[in-house]
Amino acid sequence: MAAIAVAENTRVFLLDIEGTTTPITFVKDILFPFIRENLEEYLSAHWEEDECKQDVHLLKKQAEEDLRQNKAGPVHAVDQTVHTDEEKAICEVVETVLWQMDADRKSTALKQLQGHMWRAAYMTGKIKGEVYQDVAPAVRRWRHRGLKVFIYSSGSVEAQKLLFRYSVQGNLLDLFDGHFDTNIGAKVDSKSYENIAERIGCQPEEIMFLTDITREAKAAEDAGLNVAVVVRPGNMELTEEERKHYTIVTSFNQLELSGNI
Ligand SMILES: CSCCC(=O)C(=O)COP(=O)(O)O
Ligand SMILES: [Mg+2]
Repeated sequence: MAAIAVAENTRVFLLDIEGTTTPITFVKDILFPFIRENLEEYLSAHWEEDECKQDVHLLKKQAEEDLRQNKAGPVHAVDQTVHTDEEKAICEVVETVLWQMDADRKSTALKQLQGHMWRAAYMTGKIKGEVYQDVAPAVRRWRHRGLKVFIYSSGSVEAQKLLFRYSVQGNLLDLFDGHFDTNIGAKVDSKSYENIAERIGCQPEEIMFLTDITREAKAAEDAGLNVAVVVRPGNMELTEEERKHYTIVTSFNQLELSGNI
């Protein structure tokens, strides 16, 4: 495993979750199926609560925006078993959510609802967040050397915190100085990385961003951040060109801080 020198001016690590700190299989095989299996029951049980009303409101706004932008949306199949207006409304929300999930949309509306649904599952121990073994020791080393470490994921900040708070390795929340989600902007938009640098109070080139997705790496690079693409088992294959262009890491242990940091 070759060591990779981190730029001397680095003050901050910014970490993606899915495919970087956490196996993609945890998200695809545990978190997302949980939503699909419990969606209708969850909406029926929480429909009258303010939090659920806000989630539904955001999802409706997103669906209207998609319509304005001519994006395909769910085709409403008439479910013959539903009778009341509430049942019909729930049916429509279920369709919207499942359609967004099929397309792996990273909309703030979808991610907010998912975070709320996972809360009880984490708190009751039904789900435990998976984190690669090399992550916590490396982050502790970096922080010991005075660097700050932030998370930037499409998952809502609440969902991020649940994953690390209720992880298989115990409560890892204290590893991080803060969290960003799509409220700061989409991960494929370079402006989001400028916003993050501004919010943290550092220059873009003082941030090292680690992600498995090259579109995100490119957006961060365009904003002036240093980036490395993380290759973990099951991550998307990189092209020859991407392999040549990006610094590749398979473990956080490869990242070596210079003596000057
Ligand atoms: C951290 S919550 C679950 C993951 C999730 O919903 C997601 O979209 C992951 O996106 P990432 O930006 O971490 O690749
Ligand atoms: Mg990712």
